This record gives sequence, C-alpha cells and structure tokens, in this order.
Amino acid sequence: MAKNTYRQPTSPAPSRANEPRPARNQPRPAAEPAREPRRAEAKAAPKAPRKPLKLPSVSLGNAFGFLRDRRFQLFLGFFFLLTSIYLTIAFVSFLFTGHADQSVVESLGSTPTKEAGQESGNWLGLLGAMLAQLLIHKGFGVAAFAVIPIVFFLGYKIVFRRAELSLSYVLALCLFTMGWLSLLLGYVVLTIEAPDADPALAHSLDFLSGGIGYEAALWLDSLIGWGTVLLLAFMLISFVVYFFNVTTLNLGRGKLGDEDLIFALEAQSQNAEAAIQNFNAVVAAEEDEEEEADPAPQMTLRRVGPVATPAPQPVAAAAEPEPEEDEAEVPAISSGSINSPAPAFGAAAAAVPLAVASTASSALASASGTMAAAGAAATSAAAGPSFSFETPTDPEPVAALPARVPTPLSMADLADDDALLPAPAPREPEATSHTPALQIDTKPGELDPAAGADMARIADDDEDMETMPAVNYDPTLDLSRYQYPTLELLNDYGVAKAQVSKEELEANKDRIVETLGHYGINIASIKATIGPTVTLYEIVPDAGVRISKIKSLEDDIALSLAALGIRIIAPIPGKGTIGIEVPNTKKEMVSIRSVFATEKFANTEMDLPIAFGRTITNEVFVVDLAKMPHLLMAGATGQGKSVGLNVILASLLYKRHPATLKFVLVDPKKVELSIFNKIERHFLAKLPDTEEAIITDTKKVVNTLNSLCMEMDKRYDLLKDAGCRNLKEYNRKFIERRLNPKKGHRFMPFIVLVIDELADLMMTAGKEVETPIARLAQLARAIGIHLIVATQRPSVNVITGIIKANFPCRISFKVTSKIDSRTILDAGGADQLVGQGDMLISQGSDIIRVQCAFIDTPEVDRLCDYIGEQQGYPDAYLLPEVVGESGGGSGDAEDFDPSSRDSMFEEAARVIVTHQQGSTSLLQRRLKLGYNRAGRLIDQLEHFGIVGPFEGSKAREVLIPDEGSLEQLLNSLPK
Ligand SMILES: Nc1ncnc2c1ncn2[C@@H]1O[C@H](COP(=O)(O)OP(=O)(O)OP(=O)(O)O)[C@@H](O)[C@H]1O
Repeated sequence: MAKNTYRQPTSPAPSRANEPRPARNQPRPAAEPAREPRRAEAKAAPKAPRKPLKLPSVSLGNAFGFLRDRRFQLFLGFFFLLTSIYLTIAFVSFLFTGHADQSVVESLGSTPTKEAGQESGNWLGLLGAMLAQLLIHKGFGVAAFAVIPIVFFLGYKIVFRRAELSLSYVLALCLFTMGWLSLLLGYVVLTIEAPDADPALAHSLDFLSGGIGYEAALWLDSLIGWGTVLLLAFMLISFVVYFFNVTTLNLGRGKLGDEDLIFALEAQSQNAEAAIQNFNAVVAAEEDEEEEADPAPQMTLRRVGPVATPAPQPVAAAAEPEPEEDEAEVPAISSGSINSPAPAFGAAAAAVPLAVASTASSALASASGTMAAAGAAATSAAAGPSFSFETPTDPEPVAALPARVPTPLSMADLADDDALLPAPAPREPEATSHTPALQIDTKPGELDPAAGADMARIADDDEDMETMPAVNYDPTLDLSRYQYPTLELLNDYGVAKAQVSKEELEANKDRIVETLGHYGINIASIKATIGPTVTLYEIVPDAGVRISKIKSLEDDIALSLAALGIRIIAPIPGKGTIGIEVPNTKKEMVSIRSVFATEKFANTEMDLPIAFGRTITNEVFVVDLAKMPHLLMAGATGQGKSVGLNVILASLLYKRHPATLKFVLVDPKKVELSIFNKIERHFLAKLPDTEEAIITDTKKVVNTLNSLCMEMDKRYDLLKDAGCRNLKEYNRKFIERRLNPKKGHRFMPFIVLVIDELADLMMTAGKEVETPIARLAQLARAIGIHLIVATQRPSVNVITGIIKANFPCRISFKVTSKIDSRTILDAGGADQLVGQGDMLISQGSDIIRVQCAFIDTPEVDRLCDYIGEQQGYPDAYLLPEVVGESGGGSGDAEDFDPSSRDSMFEEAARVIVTHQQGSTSLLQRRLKLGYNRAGRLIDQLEHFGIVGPFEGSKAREVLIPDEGSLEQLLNSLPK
C-alpha cells in the first residue's frame, strides 16, 4: 500500500544508518549466531537501501503530505462524486445528441471553442460532448458507462472513509465489464454491418461498441473469425472463475446442487446462522473431497457479535476484518492495481461458487447471473469489510423487551453427509404428535424450509447419539419469524403522578397517633411510604408496648380513621415496626405498559415471569411461575380477578416463544378467556379431535385434566430415561442433541393450565376434578406443568384441604368475609382490601400487598390479534388422547344426574343383562373402562332398575331377565 511505501524509510533507516557498516571485503566474524536469523530476515525482506533514506523520505513525505490532509481528501472525494454525476448526465445526453455533436467535437481545432460550445447539443456543453465522444464513441461504446461506478466509488470511499467493497473489486469488475462488453458489442456491430447493410443503421450502431471495441472485434474477426464468440465466452468464464474464486462445478447434477439448495433455502429462511454452519460444512466437505491445494485461501464464514436476541436478528458473517485505518488513510491512491481480492470481495467470492456451480450448465447466462448475484451479495455485506447475511424483512422486536430466546444456533444439519442432502419436504404433522416442532405451517409462502429440513432430519435420525453433531437444535425454528409482541400494543397512560397530598399524609398520621394514644399506645416514630393504592405508615411504638395489643385494636383504629381497607401488619416481617396500611383517597392505576416497560421485567431471566403490578413501595412485583409452582387465586366478583388472569397471560405471552409455552384454558364462564381463541395455533393446547381449544364444557374438563396427568406421566418417563431431574435440564439436553428423538424424546414446552372458575367444576364434577388437580399440583412442578386456578367462592368445599395443601402460592383479591380470607390465605386481611386489583399474595409465610396492573380488554384483543395474525402451527398443541372415558365417574350415587346418562349406558346394560351379573369389574373388563366410570354406570343402571342395590362383597342382582325385556326398557327411556 502506498502508505507503507512512504512510511517504510522513516523507521528502520536512521538506526541502520548509525550502525558502522563492515568493509566490503572484510571477513565476517566466525561465530555470530545471533546475526544469522537477521541475515535470513534481511534476505527475505525487500532490499534495504544502501544509503540512509533520509532525503527521499523527507522529500516524499513533504511532497505527498497533502494527501493526508483531510481537507484535500474531501476536496478530491467530492470532486470524484460530482464527476460521476457529470459523466452520467453527459453520457445519457450523448445517447440523444451524440451524432449531432460528433461534427462539433471533430471540428474543434478549426472552430473557436466558444462557437463550438454554442453548437454542441450535449446537456453539459462542449466538455460533456467531448468526454462522451472520447469515452463512448471513440472508446468503449455504451460499456463506457462502467467508468461511472469507478469514479463514484472513488469519491464515496474518500469522503466517507468506508465502503463495503474494496477498490480493487470495483475496478476489476468494472474494467472487465467495460472491455468485454465493448468487444462483444463490437462483434455484434461488425456482424450487423454486413457489406450490404444499411449505412444509416451501421452508423447509428456505432456508439454501441465504441471505436476501441469495434477495432478490437475487427482485428479478432480477421484473426479467428467466429471463434471470437468462443473467445468471448472463454474470457467471461475465466474471469468468473478467477474473480469469484470458483472451485467446484456441479455439472453432473444439472440443476441446483444440493449444497446450493440448502444454502439458498437457508438464506431464504433468513436463518443466517444456519446458512453459515452449512456453508462451512459444504466448504469442509469440498476440501475433503478434492484434497487439492487451492491457490486461493479458503474462506470460512463465522459469526461475529452476540446473537441471543428476542427474535431473528441480522447475523454478520465476517472474514478477517481489514484494519479500519488502512481503509481510511490514503484510500484512493493505495490500490491502483488489481490485487488479490480484499476480504469483502473474498467473502462475496466465497459465496458465489455455489451459485456459479448451480448454473454452470448454461455457461454464459449463468455466469452473468452469477456476477449479478455476487454483486448483490457483496453489496448487502455488513459495514466494513465483513460479509453478512441480512434478515431484511424482519423488523427488530421491542428493544424494551429482550425476551429470553434460545440462541438461534438452530440448523439441525448433521455435520456428516446428511447435511448435504437437499431439504426434504416438510412432513404432515402426525395426528397423535404432541411435538410442536414437528408441526410446520404449510401456508404457501410462509413455510420455513430450514425448519422442515431440520425436523425431518431429526425424525429420520437413525444414528447413534454419539455421532450427533454439536449443532444445537432450535425449537423456535418452526416459527423462526415469530415476532414478540411490542409495548405499542398496550395503552400508554403516561407517567403516574403521586396521588396523595401532603395534607392527607399529615392528617392520617395525626389520626393514627391520636387513636393509638386513646388506647395508651405511644409512638416513638412514624414513617409513611406512598404506594399506588395504599400508604403504609410504619410505626415504632414506645418501648414496652405489646404488639398483640395494637393488633387487637385494628377495628377501632380503622373506625377512627374512617376508611375502609385499613390493614395492620404487626409486626412487619423482618422489621421491628408495625405497619398500618391506609387506602389513598385517590387510587393510582398501575398500567400494564408501565410494568412491562421496566427493566426488571424486560431483562428478567425467569422461565415464566409474571409481572403482577406494583408493591406498596412502588416496586414492580415480578414472580416466576415456574418456581411458585402453581397459583391459587380468589376474589369476590368484580374485584379484579379476570384482569389479574389477563395480566398473567399477557406477561407470559410477552416473554415466551410459542414453541416454549402452551396454555390449557378452562373457562366455564364461557366469556372470560374466549378472547384467547385467536392464539390457538400459537399458544394453546387441546385434546385431539376437539373443535375448540378453550374448554367451556365442564365434562370435557375432566378429560383434559386426565390427559394432562397422562402427559405428566409420559414426561416423567422421558425424564427418567434421560436421567434428568427437571424439565429445564431435559430440554437443555435435548437442545444439545444428547437425546434421541427416535426413542420418543422431544422438546417439551411449559404447559400452563388456567382454570377460571374452580367453583363451577367442583360443583359439577367434585372429586373427578379435585383428584387430578391435586395430582398435577403435587407432581407436575418438575416437568413444567403449572396450574393457575381461580375462584370467586373461596369456601372450603371449593378450595378443599387437598387442593390448598398443594398450592403454596395463593393470591387473594378482595373477598367478602374474613372466613374467605382465611380459607384462601390462612390469614385475614383480604376482606379489607379496597378492590379494583388490590391484592394480597401469600408465598408461604409472607403476605405481600400488590396493586395488580391493569390491562383492558381491547389491549388483550390487540395482543391476541398481533400474535394470531402471525404464522402459527397448523393446529393447537395436542395433548394425549384419553381413551374410553368421556366423563369419568365419581361412584357416588348421590352425585348422579339422571338426565345425563353415560354414552355407554345402553352397552353396559346389555353386558350386565347378557351375563346376568351386576358387577363393576365385569363392565371394566368388557367395556375397557376405568373404575370410576364403571362404578358410575352401575349407579345409573341401579337408578333405572336394571340392577339391584349394592350388596357388599356380592355382585348386584340383575333385575331384567333377558335381552328382549331390556330392549323394551331402553326404548321406553327418554332419549
Ligand atoms: N388492576 C386493576 N386496576 C384498576 N382497576 C381494576 C383492576 N382490576 C380490575 N379493575 C376494575 O374492576 C373491574 C372488575 O374487574 P374484573 O372483571 O377483573 O373482576 P372479576 O373479579 O373478574 O369479576 P368477575 O368474577 O365477576 O368476572 C374492572 O372492569 C376494572 O374496572
């Protein structure tokens, strides 16, 4: 580089100059080992100047010092930029005025310049006409347009000190294009200009090839005749091969090579990371195959920069970057000659062989296409000398919500030969499949081919897991373009203002002090903390005052403060103070947007983060459902339970990818959760063969719960097989490809079961729901199934002992009585809440008061629309099928509702009458039923007089003697 030329003399020269030089013929000292390497170095290095280079160095430096002057560089740069514009206009104008101007320019010697200028028709005057005449007419014809990018590029590079391409790249490409195209057009013009051709036509075609192109073509034609065409083709191929460093041709395969296909598909799927992986695999494979020393250094694309981001991000793949200053200093003059490809060009060139190989069978057309492709690839390169795969259509997801998404190291290609197979067509999801990853949306145009290839390969993988490559599986790949919801979907209520005035604070304080004084309790100090709903007054009583005394005065204090919702916390856990919470006269609404926008939620590392709202000290309250691990929620009607559930669901929707979380929604009230129907194909799970994912029919709930129990058992089996203790460990192992899908292993999303009204279910199905709920609550924690159960009637027959025991984390909105509060929280206080999202959260011994965030129905609507409108899975996530039992049975005769006969009632009756044996186990065996259901059938048969009453260990008496009588009876029953 020129810069080095100028610098070189200054550094080593002076020191050398001071060294005493040995006389020419003087023998060298025999032993001087340390000098040997230096001699070798000196030999290899360019010959050192004999004399000190002080003079030339100084003079050169001075002479060209202005080149480093930034002002001069800018002057030069803008000159080139404007020249490129000037040339463009002059050249375009030439296409229209060129013929007329020809005589003007040629007569220039004899005509005064001013007159000639006036006659010239070029839009840019005489100079424009002269330049165009010189470069187009006399030079290279229309191919002379290729000069413009060179001039523009020079200017751009000097002014902006950066460019995606190297100068040598642009020069080589443009100069070749100019020469080659000019020659080609020259030959075309020559062919058209047959002796008998119309001279006007021939004349009008002159400008196409220009003088040089025409003369060269003429010369070649006389030398090799029509071999010129072959020579032109050969020139183009040679250029492409050398310029783009083509080393592989896939002629045998005809169309796209497999590697190319994978590469193209991956690039298309915008999975740059996968493309890089594959590209490197392909390059490695080629190297192995060929075992040829490649003259050009092989390029390895690698990832730079962090990639763990909320959604697919542009991933840069860079060759070794050129030092920035080399680029910046003396940029234009340094690369006068065409050197070996600069890194940017190298990277582009490395990408090109695939494209070239793919179309090599149609040499000329493909080669020019390749050049265009290479140009495009290089143009889209990342800033600086690196090369990148951009993901052009995917906008950045909300910066404020960097959800935790597995690093998109996602391509499941095996590093062995499998990786070179073309991506197979995506498979139809199996009916019984519960793995979302296997479900690929086949909507035209939306299919993610890389994902299809990925999963198909996993499924086909017969290999021992030892041979699995170290490329991680990415469960999110099926919906790799999924965009996390943005904060813009939520209402912006602005910054909340403090709602409590100083006067209000003072007045409350005085009243507290006064009231306590009436009861002989003196206060040492009092401090107020203003929360969104209540203000907490922390009291330090005088020494000797018993805490229980203050607590017993709770009602009296509340009365004297004349406000509802006074809660006394005596003492505040972890502090030696007593807390009195007094509701604010003006409540502050905590908007969900303000909570989601906090760093605490946005940067959380939790698995299932829920941002409930703000605590009394205005801190954002975020909890991890995965750690809770289940949640029981109570609250009288209209106190904010539904809003609370929406807040929970929205929190999870904002932070999880559809591949990693599924909801099972049970909504006996039928209207509360129906809004979430839109995200069925993204986030909901359901039983196979059911229409609606949201369960509103209480009978179906039992099946769903049983199905979840089956899923739980299956998951436990898989965990046991994998030697993992919990879901996180298991999934990590699966992602690292240490578990074989052939052995049933699969990526398992979290499943969150939400029951909006437990009371309804307990009334209609009793034990049938209680047992699986308790079972799930007891066991499901480790395998990623979490329960959120809400009820407005926290009475003991709804929240039974067994349910309560398995839900250590409970939330209560305002309830109507102290008893209800005790039932849900094991403590009072929930009855004194102020409503509208004011809630208490009990996690073991601690009870925290939180103002639940507010999310309005239109906001939930927008959120669901935003998710629902994106590409989803073909169906909801399918839970295991529950065979046989459609309703189950409690076995309690008093629970039986005669109007709802079991669908197998008639069959059961026939079995009993045929065998004349009224036994439950007979039904179980014959009809393959569970004990509960068979028991319930027997109760129904008893009700309709088919079998007699329970007789202890003996089978029941069968009251219908034969099948004929039975049919008569059955026909007489109401349908
Ligand atoms: N966090 C909150 N902040 C402010 N207002 C709230 C909040 N939660 C609820 N509200 C107010 O209370 C009203 C009732 O809330 P919500 O519908 O959630 O009650 P609910 O307990 O589900 O009642 P139901 O059981 O009858 O469905 C809301 O319409 C809203 O006006």
